[in-house]
Formats: sequence, structure tokens, C-alpha cells
Amino acid sequence: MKPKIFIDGEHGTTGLQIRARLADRNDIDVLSIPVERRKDPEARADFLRTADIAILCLPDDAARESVALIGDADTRVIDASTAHRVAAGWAYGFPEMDREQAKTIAAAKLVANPGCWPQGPIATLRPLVKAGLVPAGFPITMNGISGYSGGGRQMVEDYEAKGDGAPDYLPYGLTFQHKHVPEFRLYAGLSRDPMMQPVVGNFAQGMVTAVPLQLAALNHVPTGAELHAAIADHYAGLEHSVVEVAPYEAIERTPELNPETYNNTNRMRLHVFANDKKAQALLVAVYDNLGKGASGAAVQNMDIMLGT
Ligand SMILES: NC(=O)C1=CN([C@@H]2O[C@H](COP(=O)(O)OP(=O)(O)OC[C@H]3O[C@@H](n4cnc5c(N)ncnc54)[C@H](OP(=O)(O)O)[C@@H]3O)[C@@H](O)[C@H]2O)C=CC1
Ligand SMILES: CC(=O)N[C@@H](CCC(=O)OP(=O)(O)O)C(=O)O
Repeated sequence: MKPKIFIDGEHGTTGLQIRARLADRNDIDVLSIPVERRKDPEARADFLRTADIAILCLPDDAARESVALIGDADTRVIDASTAHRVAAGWAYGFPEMDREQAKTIAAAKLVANPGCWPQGPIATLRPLVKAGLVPAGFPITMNGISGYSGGGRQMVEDYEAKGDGAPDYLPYGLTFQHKHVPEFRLYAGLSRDPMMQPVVGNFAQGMVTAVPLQLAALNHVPTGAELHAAIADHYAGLEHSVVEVAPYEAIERTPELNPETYNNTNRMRLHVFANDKKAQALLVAVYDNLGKGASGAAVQNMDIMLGT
């Protein structure tokens, strides 16, 4: 029998993208709730409890409700919301973060899909903290730009209604309490909260994250080549990986950092830039907020859980 997949929230931004990615799959049965019943807890409970894997593409409270509706059923869960990412008993759905993480996801009943923002900084920083090149207590900041689909249906509708009248570049998160800080800190291996400075741009999808490092205060100041080697080693030969590491080179600019470069793919590409004389480095990740940032990652986790 084919595994049954139910996307709770299938009519929203992330859900629609997952549906599209599963449309040609004949190794699974995708169960679909009628749009008019999408918020009816009884109908959702039926679908949730019938499915082998439920993918939750819902606001946090509704995602918690789905888990309660599943109750004691055997349904496995991939939650795309922020609700369970640092919760006990949930596997963090970033298979590339450790050699064993794909195995952990494969065996898990409950998988929390990562937030779009922290994935890039975690992808670059975690190997450096593990290698001891960046101390856990280092004051980390992250900046970046995301397409407006990162804000879900409401933001998509707002930006599309305004068209060219919408701001091209709008910083937000100005109280420094972004909902992604806890998972960023935990899975990057940091011992203090990183500071996030996100920006939303007037384009639909795609993102770039950047972590600038002022390294001069460290006892051992790592070179750019050392930082790059630690990151490249981490991803070399990693199973189930969609993360690539760009060659280390001194370039002043590159079109590869266009946030839309990997749109409609599940790719993430990491770059290290550095000036050793100044003890400065920049860790950059480019990916699609709807790909590796959300829906692509959910499908990647589903495949790992199904062993396909
Ligand atoms: N967009 C992105 O890039 C990313 C999103 N995420 C996360 O994924 C989740 C979904 O986000 P996104 O797809 O952007 O959001 P959307 O607002 O686009 O979609 C959410 C969907 O859930 C439906 N919904 C709302 N409340 C309920 C409920 N109580 N029961 C059932 N359905 C409900 C909505 O219906 P209606 O529209 O009618 O209210 C809508 O169809 C969120 O937790 C988000 O934070 C994670 C990573 C990236
Ligand atoms: C542009 C924009 O507003 N982006 C969203 C992130 C969306 C995301 O990753 O969502 P979850 O963590 O909820 O899954 C934000 O910064 O809140």
C-alpha cells in the first residue's frame, strides 16, 4: 500500500508548494481536504488520523491543535510552523546539520521543519562552532533579504496589491525578538542569542543570509581558507544533502548572491568570503525560502522518513 500523505493547510503558501512538488509522485497517495472544510477540526482530525505522514502548513496555534487532534494515532508529523522547533521529542528537520541527522529524521515520529531564516546561518556556523573556529559565545549577527512569500498568504496579497508601489527593501524584526532566534541559537551551537536583522524585498521568493564575523578579538584568528575548509569538510560526501559549498575565492562581487538564483529548487549554496589581513569574514547562504526554506525541505524530510 502506498503511504498516505495529508497536508494540513494545503491551500496556503507552503501547502500549495508542497502539493505542486508532490503532483507527479505515484509512490504516495496525497489525501486532500475540501477547501471549505479546511478549518473544520472534525474533518481535519479524520484526515490527520488516517494519514501515515501529516505535513502541517499552518499558523503555530493550528499546528499545535493538529498534533492534539492526532492524539494517539500512529500518524507521523512534519510541522512547517515554528511551534515545535526547539520542543523536546521533536527532531529538527535539517538533515545536513550532522552526519547522523538524516538517520534521526528517518526514525522520528515528530519532525519540525526549520524556519527559513535560520537555515543559512546554521548551515555555515554550526560546522565552525563544532570545529572550535568560532566560539559558542561569539557575538553573532545575521542579516539577509527574503522574498515576500516568506510572510505567507497575507503578505503575498499585500505586496501583490501594491505592485511597484510596495517597498523594494524593508528591514523588520526591530525589537530583536524574531521567532527564529531560539532555533538559530540552539542548532548553530551558540551560547547567547544571535542578533537577526531581516529584510523583506519586493520580489516573490528567494533569499540570502549573511553572517559577518569580526575575528580580531579571538586568540586564534581563523583564516578564510580555514573557515571554508571546515564548512566544505562538513558537507563532503554527506548523504541526503542538498547543500553545496562554493569554491573559496577572493572576489569583489558575484551575481551568484542574487536571492532568486535557486528559486523553485531545493538547493542551498554556501559561500565564505574573507580578508585575512583585516581578520574579517562573511558567511553567506543562498536558497529559496519556499524551497529549502520551507516546502522543499518538508518534501526532503518526507522522503527521508519514507526511506525513498
Ligand atoms: N512562507 C514561507 O516561506 C514559510 C512558512 N513557514 C511556516 O509554514 C506555516 C504556513 O505558512 P504559510 O504557508 O506561509 O501561511 P499561509 O497563511 O499562506 O497558509 C496557512 C494556511 O493555513 C490555513 N489555516 C489557518 N488557520 C487554520 C486552522 N485553524 N485550521 C486549518 N487551516 C488553517 C490558512 O487558511 P486561510 O488563508 O483561509 O486563513 C492557509 O490556507 C507557518 O507556520 C509559517 O510560519 C515556514 C517556513 C517558510
Ligand atoms: C518575509 C517574512 O516575513 N518572513 C517570515 C519568516 C517565515 C518563516 O520562516 O516562517 P516560520 O518560521 O513561521 O516557519 C518572518 O520573518 O517572520
